[in-house]
Amino acid sequence: MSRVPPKWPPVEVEHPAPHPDAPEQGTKLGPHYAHCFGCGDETEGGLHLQTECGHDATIIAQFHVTDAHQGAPGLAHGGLLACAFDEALGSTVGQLLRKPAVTGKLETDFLRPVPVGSTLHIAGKLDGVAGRKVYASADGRLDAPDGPIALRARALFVIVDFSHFTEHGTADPRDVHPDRDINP
Ligand SMILES: CCCCCCCCCCCCCC(=O)SCCNC(=O)CCNC(=O)[C@H](O)C(C)(C)COP(=O)(O)OP(=O)(O)OC[C@H]1O[C@@H](n2cnc3c(N)ncnc32)[C@H](O)[C@@H]1OP(=O)(O)O
Repeated sequence: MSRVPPKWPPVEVEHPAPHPDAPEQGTKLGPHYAHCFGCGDETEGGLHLQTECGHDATIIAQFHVTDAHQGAPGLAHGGLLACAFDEALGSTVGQLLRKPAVTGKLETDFLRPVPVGSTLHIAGKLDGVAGRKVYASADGRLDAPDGPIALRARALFVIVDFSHFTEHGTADPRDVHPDRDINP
């Protein structure tokens, strides 16, 4: 089976500079929402991703794989690994562009099994913007920032109005103001 991915990004893109208010390298980023399954600190059994701003406009996320994340005995569930990448890539887009966006498409290549007890080091970057479409990708390395690559992911995020979260979800419309026009 060929593992050569199709052209990425699939369309002509611009390469935007990070937003002036994007966090500086080394900044630890807390959860964007306490009940988020990916990063929230009030979700028992959630992924509890820890993110920080890396060098060269990257967002670095760490996912500690526990017994709660198993698919096969002793191995991480693939869907949860994809979820970790969704979260890390969403954070990459949101933190660097400071615009509300949702996942339109997520592709994940699983290259190595990820054992319980390991830590996945995910490095996300922006690959370009075309109108409301934002392309981002990430590598996930086992147990060290320079460890072997276990997963790769590519995603399309679509920039939305904040009303996406108030009309379709339960976000509080009072959260909408010029400094908070980002994902709830
Ligand atoms: C401090 C800062 C903190 C921030 C931290 C934040 C962290 C957040 C972390 C959270 C992480 C977790 C994140 C989550 O879990 S987000 C939750 C999971 N995602 C969703 O629920 C999204 C559901 N989908 C929708 O709501 C709509 O379909 C959207 C909004 C995506 C688009 O509907 P809309 O009617 O608005 O727009 P459109 O249909 O004209 O599309 C627009 C353009 O996009 C292109 N397109 C769309 N889909 C696809 C596709 N599949 N493949 C290829 N292309 C696609 C489309 O062709 C068009 O292109 P063009 O015609 O313009 O060329």
